[in-house]
Amino acid sequence: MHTAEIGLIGLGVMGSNLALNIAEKGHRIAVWNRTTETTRRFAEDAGALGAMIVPCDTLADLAAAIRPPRPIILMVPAGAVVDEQIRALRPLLSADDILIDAGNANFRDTMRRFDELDGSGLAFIGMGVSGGEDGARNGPSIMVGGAPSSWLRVKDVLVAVAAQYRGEPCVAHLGSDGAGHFVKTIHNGIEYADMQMIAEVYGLLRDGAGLKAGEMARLFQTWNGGRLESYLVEITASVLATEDPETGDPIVDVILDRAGQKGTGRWAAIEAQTMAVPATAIEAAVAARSLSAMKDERVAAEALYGAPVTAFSKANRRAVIDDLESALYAGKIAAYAQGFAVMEAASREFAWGLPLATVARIWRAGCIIRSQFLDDIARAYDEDAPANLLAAPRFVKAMQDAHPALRRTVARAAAAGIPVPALSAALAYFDTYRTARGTANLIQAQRDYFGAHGFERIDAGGAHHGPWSG
Ligand SMILES: NC(=O)C1=CN([C@@H]2O[C@H](COP(=O)(O)OP(=O)(O)OC[C@H]3O[C@@H](n4cnc5c(N)ncnc54)[C@H](OP(=O)(O)O)[C@@H]3O)[C@@H](O)[C@H]2O)C=CC1
Ligand SMILES: O=C(CO)[C@H](O)[C@H](O)COP(=O)(O)O
Repeated sequence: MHTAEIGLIGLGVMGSNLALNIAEKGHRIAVWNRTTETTRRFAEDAGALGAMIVPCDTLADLAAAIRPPRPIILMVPAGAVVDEQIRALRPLLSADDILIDAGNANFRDTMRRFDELDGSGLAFIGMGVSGGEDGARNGPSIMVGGAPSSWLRVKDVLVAVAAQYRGEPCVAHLGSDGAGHFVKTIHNGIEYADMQMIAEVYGLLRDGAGLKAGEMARLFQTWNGGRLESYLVEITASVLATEDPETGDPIVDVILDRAGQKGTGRWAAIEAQTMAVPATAIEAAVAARSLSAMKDERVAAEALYGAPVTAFSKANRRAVIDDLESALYAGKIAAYAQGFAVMEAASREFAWGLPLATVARIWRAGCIIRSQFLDDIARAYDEDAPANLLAAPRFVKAMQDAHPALRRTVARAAAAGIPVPALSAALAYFDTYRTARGTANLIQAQRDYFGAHGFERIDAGGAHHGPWSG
């Protein structure tokens, strides 16, 4: 009894790997899973690490196996399941035990759970974890939200299991209550935009330039050696180089073009809208997944309108392909600028004091959007604390160089009928952001015309009304 230092509930993809990671770092861990057979198999398959694992058949066994005060990680699907698990655990716990929700919770649920547990004596942590199966096993990026005292109690274990970037652990306490899950949500929103823009470039290469999967694989591999170096570009090269064992075709050619989504990207877009922060590349990426899911309608629409695509001319194929690298880079700068602007706004709204340079630092390794580029973002926030990444000196030069290629790419895509919603949104965001005299003067006039909403003048203070006659 009471031999384990920590507990974990939910031995699925993430939980099983995180438990092995924790055990490997020398922390004895008690585990429980709804399906008992999974717990048994997990312990049997753990090999030498089995000595550090206490498999439990019931939640009461789990509570009894952990030394109080108990830290218990929940790694189960977000939503009602987390509430059910908390409800089932509460009678088995004692004061000062810490529940750690490490799933992809909506931060608003996390805030509610903090309120519900307030005064119970139990501590709560909302913890974003990124890195997928491999990250959980070998070092994820970990975003912690909760009381500083709770963080200090679990810090050693989390530092031990987190990814490392040049010797620095990719884990940090980011703020109170929902801060960790909010940052994970925005991580996923950026992940959606990154993936969508890569997919759009793939579409331009496939349908515009007529490249085969193997040729594209080599291109992405080359790009991964430069400023686009990132896990997502690396796995794109690997995916494109992979053959389907059944047909011998590139596997990407036999996969249905209908993307799944579990909610975090949509939440990122919703929260951006709620705070009136433009996150158009993220929104476009979410919408693109939703449109991808409307397969039957798209098939019917193609029959109505004809296949949209005109291939690029062979004459300037090299220049077109070279532009794609810069276009992807420019789009990435705009998308990350949006994600970080959303976090900046949320930090003010919820008084989290989110350390944005630290967020960038803990995303440099372990997580799905890990990249060298995040080191540049960390430096930008360390050096300049910009209102927007597009205003940070180190990105101004990069964007000045890269946006013409993004513009040419979006123009070519539009002319060829190839959809590039996230790249277009990134370009429109950049162009709108850098336009000193926009067109909202007309919007203000229209609002005043139909609703007497008033407007400001460029040459006098105060509120004004127009001399409308209509
Ligand atoms: N997969 C990924 O790449 C990532 C996932 N996440 C998040 O981590 C969490 C876990 O994801 P993942 O490991 O992929 O999911 P899996 O589907 O692989 O595992 C889910 C786990 O939750 C358990 N579970 C499901 N329903 C219930 C229930 N009603 N009561 C008790 N236990 C239940 C399952 O038990 P049983 O064996 O009985 O079904 C299983 O252990 C999710 O919030 C996910 O969004 C976060 C980062 C990355
Ligand atoms: O959190 C993750 C990666 O960071 C999970 O893999 C998540 O499931 C990704 O979101 P979606 O399933 O909506 O693509």
